[in-house]
Order: sequence, then structure tokens, then C-alpha cells
Amino acid sequence: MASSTAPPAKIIDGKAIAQEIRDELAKEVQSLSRSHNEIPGLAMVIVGSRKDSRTYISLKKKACEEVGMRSFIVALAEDVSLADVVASIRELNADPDVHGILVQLPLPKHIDEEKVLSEISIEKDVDGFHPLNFGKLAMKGREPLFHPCTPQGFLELLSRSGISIKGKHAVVVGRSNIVGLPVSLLLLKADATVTIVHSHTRDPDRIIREADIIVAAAGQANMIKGDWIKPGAAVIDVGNNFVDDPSRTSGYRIVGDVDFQEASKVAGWLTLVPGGVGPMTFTMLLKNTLDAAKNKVLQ
Ligand SMILES: Nc1nc2c(c(=O)[nH]1)N[C@@H](CN(C=O)c1ccc(C(=O)N[C@@H](CCC(=O)O)C(=O)O)cc1)CN2
Repeated sequence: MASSTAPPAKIIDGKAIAQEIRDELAKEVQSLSRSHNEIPGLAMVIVGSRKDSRTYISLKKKACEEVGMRSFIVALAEDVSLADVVASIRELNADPDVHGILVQLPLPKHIDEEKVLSEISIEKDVDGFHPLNFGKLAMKGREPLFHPCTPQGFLELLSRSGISIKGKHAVVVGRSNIVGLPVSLLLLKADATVTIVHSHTRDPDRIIREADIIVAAAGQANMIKGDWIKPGAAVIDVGNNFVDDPSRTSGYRIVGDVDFQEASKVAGWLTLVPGGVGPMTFTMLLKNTLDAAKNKVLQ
């Protein structure tokens, strides 16, 4: 049961932190454009018509506009062939106005994700999912050109909230390629002791209770209860679960993997959902695209 005497958790407002960074990025975009006549451009490839993917692509486009970057959307039909997806990526690789390329995931089942991601030019792989970049992320003493955006946003949130990692026990709940696995690797590189909890882990609550830092990326609404959390722990909720809510005009609301009400009474720090790690994901994508443009002109 959550303690009623512990001070309430410090709430980490990712939206506000993301806005601070975007203001800094907008200035850098302007200065790059003035000094080198180069405007960072992000190309986004979307295959099919998943509603969530389309929403994320339009939010990414809006984020680009906000900081003065260009964006290009390549929308391909659900039944497109692998060869046509690869051809689109090769065109974007050769386009000098495109500094960053992302392929919105997940792809339809018939498209070989690894093949598609490995076609993106390393220098333009702003999502950090090219097997070479991802492989370097996993290797001690190596650094990829770009880190995946959600894990990078997560690290930035910790750092800007004054939460240290070195020597801490971090428990990551979930092992997806987009979040759980790369977050675990980044935490390990930052000298945390890392435990990954997943669907085959026995007694997850017992393990999570030992964590100084909890990263919830399981995709299960309100899974982590207040009494699973060590008092004072930093709880970073990456969950984005859509639950029915007839009281809303949309008919749904987004909740995290952590029971926010319970956690807020026991955690030391707690992120909002929505408005926590999510906005940082878009912001890190902008940062990586700017870095790709800077790498191009400064090489
Ligand atoms: N190529 C990629 N595909 C996917 C990624 C990715 O990083 N690269 N991540 C997810 C989807 N995603 C970005 O693409 C993403 C999902 C959700 C959010 C977000 O900000 N969520 C909000 C709430 C949503 C809303 O208000 O509509 C929040 O948490 O505040 C950002 C990015 C899978 N695919």
C-alpha cells in the first residue's frame, strides 16, 4: 500500500522541458540557415493507414515547422512492395535537402523491417534504428551516430530533473526494440545496474520494488501499483495506453503503465502521461535532424 506520510513525488513535466529544448533548437536552426544556407530537413516514410502512425507523423511534421525545419512525407500504400519501399529510401538518401530519414514503425507484416532500416544512410539515420547504429549502442566503448529518440529523451529528462544514474539500480519493464532494450543499454552505459522485467519474469513486483529508477515501457495500462515502488524512487512512465472514456468527446484517454495516483504518493519523481517522455521523443528527433545537418556542413 502507498505510504500516506511520504512527501508527494516531484512531477516531471516533459512537455515543459521539451519546449525549453525546442526553443534552443529553433535558434540553432536559424543560425545554421544564416551561416551555411542549410535548412535541416526530415523525411518521414509511412506505410499503410494506421491511425496512430498517421497521428505521430502529423505531430512530427508540426514539430518540424515549430523549429523552422523542413519536413517531407512519403506515404506508401499498405500493400506496397519491399522493393518500392527500398526505392523510396534510396531516393531520400540521395536528396541533399533531406538530412534525416525515419520510417514510422510498425511496418505491415509483409515488409522486412530490418532490410528497410538497413537501407537508410547511416548519416541520415536520425531514429538510430539502422542495425549498425543500434549495434554500436550495444557495444562498450562505441557510440552510434544517433541514439533512438525515446531512450535519448528519457536520459535528457533524468539529467534535466537532476536525477543521477551512476551506481543506481534501474529496472526497465519491457524489452521492445524501440524503448525497453535501448533504454536498458543507455542506462548500462551510464553505469546503472540494470534489470529488465518482461512478460516471462516471475514476481515482477518484487524486482520492481528494489529499483531506484523504474522505467515503465510494458504497454499495460496502470500495471505498476504504488506498493510496487520503493519510496523515493524515480518513476519514468513511457506507456501510452488508450483506454475507453465515454465522458470524453474522443471516447478515450491516454494513460501510462504506472498507476499515477498511487505512485504520486510514494515515488520521489514521476513523469506525466501524456506530457512526459512522449514530447521528448519528438524533440530528440528534431535534435538529431539538426545534428545530421550540422554534420553535413561541418564535415
Ligand atoms: N520510427 C519510429 N516509430 C515509432 C517510434 C519511434 O520513435 N520511431 N515510437 C513510437 C511512436 N511515437 C513516435 O513515432 C510516439 C508515440 C507517442 C508519443 C507521444 O508524445 N505521446 C503523447 C500522447 C499522445 C497524444 O497526445 O496523442 C505523450 O506521451 O505525451 C510520441 C512518439 C512507435 N513507433
